[in-house]
Amino acid sequence: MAIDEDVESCGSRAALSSHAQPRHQRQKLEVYNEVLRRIQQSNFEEANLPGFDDQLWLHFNRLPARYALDVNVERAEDVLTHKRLLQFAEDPANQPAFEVRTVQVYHVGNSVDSVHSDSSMIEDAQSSFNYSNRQGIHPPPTFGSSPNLEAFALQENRYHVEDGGSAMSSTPFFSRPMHEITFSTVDKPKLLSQLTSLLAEIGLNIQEAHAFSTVDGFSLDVFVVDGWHYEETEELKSVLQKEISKLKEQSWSKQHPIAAIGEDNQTRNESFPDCIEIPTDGTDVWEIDTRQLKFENKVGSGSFGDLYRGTYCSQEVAIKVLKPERVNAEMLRDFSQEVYILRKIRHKNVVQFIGACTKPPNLCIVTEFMSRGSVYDFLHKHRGVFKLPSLLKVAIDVSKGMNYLHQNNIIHRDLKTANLLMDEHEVVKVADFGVARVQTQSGVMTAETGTYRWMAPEVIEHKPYDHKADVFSFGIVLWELLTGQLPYSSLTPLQAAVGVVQKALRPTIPKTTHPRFAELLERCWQQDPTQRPHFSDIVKILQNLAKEVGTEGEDQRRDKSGGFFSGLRWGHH
Ligand SMILES: Nc1ncnc2c1ncn2[C@@H]1O[C@H](COP(=O)(O)OP(=O)(O)OP(=O)(O)O)[C@@H](O)[C@H]1O
Repeated sequence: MAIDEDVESCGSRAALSSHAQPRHQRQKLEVYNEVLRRIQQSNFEEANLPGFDDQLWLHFNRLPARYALDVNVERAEDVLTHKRLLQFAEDPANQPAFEVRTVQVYHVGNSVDSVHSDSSMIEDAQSSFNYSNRQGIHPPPTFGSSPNLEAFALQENRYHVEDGGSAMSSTPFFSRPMHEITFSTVDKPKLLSQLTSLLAEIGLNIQEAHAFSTVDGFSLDVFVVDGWHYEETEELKSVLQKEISKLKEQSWSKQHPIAAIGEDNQTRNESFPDCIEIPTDGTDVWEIDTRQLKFENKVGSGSFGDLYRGTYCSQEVAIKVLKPERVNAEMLRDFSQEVYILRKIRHKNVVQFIGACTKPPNLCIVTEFMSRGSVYDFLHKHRGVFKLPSLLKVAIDVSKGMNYLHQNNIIHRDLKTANLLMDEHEVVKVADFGVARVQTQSGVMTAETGTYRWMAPEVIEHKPYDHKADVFSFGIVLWELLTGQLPYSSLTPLQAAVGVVQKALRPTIPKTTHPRFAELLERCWQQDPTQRPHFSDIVKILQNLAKEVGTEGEDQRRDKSGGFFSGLRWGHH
């Protein structure tokens, strides 16, 4: 039977005893047997649990073969500690799990140098390098037989040691207490550098390090350190615990950037991922169960269906129900396109999508309810008028919403005052994505949409167009806000369209208009789309103008009772 070095099961122990197995496999079995014997002899409670020997064998097999080869069998209880730590670390709340103990570290050395360099160093020159014969104050490190320790000893001292154990036995040995810290956590890139910097942070010097990864993604890292008084093990434990909690908090803040504002970036640990993975249960969070919707009054009708006021989970909502007779393959495609766009949209100046019912023929789109109705109704049904400061506030709201849509490659294509809605706080938001489309990469869009009076010439002419078509429409909206009139009111929509395309017809700007506002209108409705400004520029121009004409701060406006439309009834609901 072929046995994988690190994953063979408990049942493989018999097979391993065969001499046909590789040497390190046999050694692993020998170490396991010796550790088990010592644990049983020492009467450790765990050893009496049923199946303990199998679990211990599993422990050896979770770890690479060198773990068994390096571990000091005289320190069988350390193997139990490793097993316990690995188990403890399975709960993320305990990561990293750690253990600290004092160890007696032996090394060859110049007695004068050594004693003088550290007063805690205890000369032990009489003892041999065999741990069992030595009467050190503390037990040796778990991986005391490691070649690293010997190399460390050789490097530290000027004695020339010719040949391993025999030469060393005649060499003076010195010992001193240090701490052994063992960590266990989920294995991840840069974990070692994270742990070593944690140890350095609290002033410890690493004298030895042993790192192991388990086959199931955990780590076991053992450090022998100095730099902390050997009698103060409990203090070291609590400082380590504090440092670990600090690291965890920083990791949490990094994953929750809002909480991280104001933190010193340099104290963050580099090894955390750039972006956390959000778990998904595979359901579409925006799918609304129709049974949860309560319909109230009908607010209006559009070309694709009726709009109702209603509630969804006690929240006031607008429910656009698509007419079943209008549901066909093309309409379903448009509908899914609309949901595709809406679900990603989140901006204060864009009507908030809440969810959709997508089970034909019951198709509906649920959005926040805009209690104060449309700007169109305000101007043309209620004969409302905007003074310049409030006009600028509405214009800034709309241009911010449009800027957001364009930043997300969305062209509205039907921007007009009927699609600008106001909520109870007098915030104006862009609505009705019934015909909005994600811009194709080529930028070519051919479908005829919108209403002629607000439509850019290139759209009327069925030419390819881009986001600048919305800027043209916005220019017409600004004029409408300024004058309170319907654009080209003396013309039919078709006559207006012909005039716009063939005669570069534009609404007449009143002579009394603020010159910079008039200039903005003209730039927005330029025949050549490339000459029209971007919404990001429009926002700035309008904000500067608002400052100049002494517009109240936006927040003040929200708080004012009656708002800036006082004296006029706003809304139709
Ligand atoms: N979220 C909303 N909250 C409140 N009223 C809304 C909301 N959305 C639309 N309305 C109002 O409901 C009515 C119908 O709107 P709808 O978007 O269905 O059609 P339309 O925009 O008038 O026409 P079309 O869809 O053909 O362009 C309009 O009076 C509009 O102002």
